[in-house]
Amino acid sequence: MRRVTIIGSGRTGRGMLGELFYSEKNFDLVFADIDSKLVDTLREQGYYTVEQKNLLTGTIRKTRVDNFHAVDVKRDHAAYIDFLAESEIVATAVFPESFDAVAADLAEMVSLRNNRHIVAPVAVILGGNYVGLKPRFDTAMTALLSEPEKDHYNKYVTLITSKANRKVVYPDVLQEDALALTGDDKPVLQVDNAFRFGPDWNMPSFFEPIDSCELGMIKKIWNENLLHCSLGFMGAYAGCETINQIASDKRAWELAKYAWFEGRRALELEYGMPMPSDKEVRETFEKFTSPFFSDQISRIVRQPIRKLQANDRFLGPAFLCMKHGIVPYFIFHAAAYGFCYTDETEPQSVQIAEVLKEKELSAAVSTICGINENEEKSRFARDMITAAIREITAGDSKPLMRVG
Ligand SMILES: NC(=O)c1ccc[n+]([C@@H]2O[C@H](COP(=O)([O-])OP(=O)(O)OC[C@H]3O[C@@H](n4cnc5c(N)ncnc54)[C@H](O)[C@@H]3O)[C@@H](O)[C@H]2O)c1
Ligand SMILES: O=P(O)(O)OC[C@@H](O)[C@@H](O)[C@H](O)[C@H](O)CO
Repeated sequence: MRRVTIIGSGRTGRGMLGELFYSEKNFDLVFADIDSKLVDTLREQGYYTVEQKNLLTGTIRKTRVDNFHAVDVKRDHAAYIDFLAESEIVATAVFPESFDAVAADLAEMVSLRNNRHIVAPVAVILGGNYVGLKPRFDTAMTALLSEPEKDHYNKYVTLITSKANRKVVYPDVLQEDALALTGDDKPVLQVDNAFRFGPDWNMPSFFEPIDSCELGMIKKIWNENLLHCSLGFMGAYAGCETINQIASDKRAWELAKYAWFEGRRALELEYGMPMPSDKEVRETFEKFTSPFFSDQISRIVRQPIRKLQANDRFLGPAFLCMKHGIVPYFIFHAAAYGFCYTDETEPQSVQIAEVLKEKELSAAVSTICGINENEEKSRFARDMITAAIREITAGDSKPLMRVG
């Protein structure tokens, strides 16, 4: 049996990666997570279900995933590193805040493989909405390796960027299966075409190797995720619970669409990615307003400070727009909504509110977005977002920010 270990067994780890590897039928599946309760439930229950929905027709396909191992990254640490060392494929599905911890575990994997003289190659499929996944993990891992371990790493371990694009959410109706997940029907995982297995290697059928998945990530995050979060921030401000509600609001949809178009125009000028056709715009709208899927605003806008950083979904495309002489007016406007609501259950939203109370508005925007005050374009971004926040909140009875 070929082994795959999935690090991060949440929505994407179970709902996309787990389901896809399970459906291959020839993988021994290991789920690893730091959430002890989740690991215990996976062990006790022994199965979970994944529903894939076509957002346009509502057609459903269900997969029951079972026969897997589950390990706690901390409690079962030795067994976890052992699973990693004996895997043909390792796949990660965690947030950037966990990248360093996961890189440290992967470095331990390299060390154990080196001690055991394991010469079978391993592919580490890196997942997460982050531009620059491979250099980020490579730097963090190599900093922890000794010279002989680096040698092993360079010979046998390949980091592969992947583009997980299935929207995976918890079902909106309570199910008998406590681990059930629902997603849209994305059956393919784009991966960097950089594998170093032999010519007879049996590539998983759902892998779609492409020449630069890092570029693919830019095209995804500065485009699809830009539109998604533009609607998400506006929805959070408007008090909506799901994306369908805010996307059905004509003004919100139009504003988000203009932000999306600004980003797409910059991607067209930089990378030749064409502007969306009328059909793409229509289908995207239909998917966001689909009655068959409840994508929670709280999920879409989770960790808002991460989403407001320089290479993420707003400022990443905004800087690319400026490079090409486009004023990213609607992108800044959409980003500004991220400052205009407070979700008490989201630590980064509470942190934004605290900074807004402590600092003068443009200084708060700089702090939250990590603006480099020495750069003219960064100062322009700060000033545009500041002005947009003022415009959005003008007349609000309870201003979030310090007045004056
Ligand atoms: N849910 C989606 O639709 C979706 C789609 C595409 C990409 N993504 C990306 O996938 C990543 C995970 O998102 P998600 O929605 O699955 O989140 P999630 O919160 O459902 O799952 C993340 C899991 O990682 C675990 N984890 C955190 N630190 C860990 C560590 N050091 N070692 C092992 N496990 C650890 C958490 O306990 C959690 O179970 C993010 O980078 C996200 O941007 C998500
Ligand atoms: O995962 P995040 O928090 O970076 O972003 C939230 C969503 O935009 C994201 O998970 C998408 O649903 C996913 O990227 C699929 O396109």
